[in-house]
Amino acid sequence: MTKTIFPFDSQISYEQRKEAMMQEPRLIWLTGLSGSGKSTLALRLEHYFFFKHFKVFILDGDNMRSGLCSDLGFSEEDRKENLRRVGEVSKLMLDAGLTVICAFISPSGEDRSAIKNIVGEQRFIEVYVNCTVEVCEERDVKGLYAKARKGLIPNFTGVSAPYDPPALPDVEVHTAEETVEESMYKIIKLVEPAISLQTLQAYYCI
Ligand SMILES: Nc1ncnc2c1ncn2[C@@H]1O[C@H](COP(=O)(O)OS(=O)(=O)O)[C@@H](OP(=O)(O)O)[C@H]1O
Ligand SMILES: Nc1ncnc2c1ncn2[C@@H]1O[C@H](COP(=O)(O)OP(=O)(O)O)[C@@H](O)[C@H]1O
Repeated sequence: MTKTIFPFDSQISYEQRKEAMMQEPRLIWLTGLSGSGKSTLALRLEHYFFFKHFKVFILDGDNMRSGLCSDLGFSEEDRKENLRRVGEVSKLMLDAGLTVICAFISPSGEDRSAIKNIVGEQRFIEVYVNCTVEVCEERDVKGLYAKARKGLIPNFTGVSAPYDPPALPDVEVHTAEETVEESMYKIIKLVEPAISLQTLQAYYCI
């Protein structure tokens, strides 16, 4: 095949970018059922890191699917393509030096591994937002479970489509048993090992 694509390297090295941004770029990947707590944790983590002077940005399922991925649905192939695009966008953001927080159901272990390969294993932090489908359904934050049970939403994760839990996540939070701050603490600890739960609770004046 004739070569027609010629990617170029920037004159600014990755090391120079990290130094300028004063941080180690990382992707915090939140995976879990709808209603498990991904968006809540992503927003609270972004707020925490932003005011700690991290250069941080969120990518979230509903937002990506309103723009870059608006042509995709929820079949296995469409979810794979959705997550491939998110992986590639995350890679660019990491290469630019950002801390990226992603909140996607990402139900397939194979698709999550593919993202880890795209961005590089050492930059990928997998967070399993663990919550039973019963509790998620009781929460029914967006009223989607009720619609899915009535058969109005096909391929709904946890109801009519599978969720394959991570076997070895970097951290697992149990949102039915923990407060939001307790779950946040477990995640922040991977980035800031010196943080204590008391410090975090004091930060929120709890
Ligand atoms: N069939 C079906 N299954 C699951 N979720 C559905 C579905 N249809 C729409 N929604 C809404 O889409 C949000 C999940 O999009 P994601 O991009 O995170 O999904 S995936 O990672 O590609 O599986 C999800 O957001 P969260 O509730 O925040 O998880 C829903 O609002
Ligand atoms: N420890 C926790 N972490 C995150 N969310 C929690 C926690 N405990 C209770 N919740 C509640 O669970 C719900 C999760 O909803 P949401 O964040 O929209 O889920 P998702 O983005 O996974 O669909 C929110 O109402 C949130 O307040």
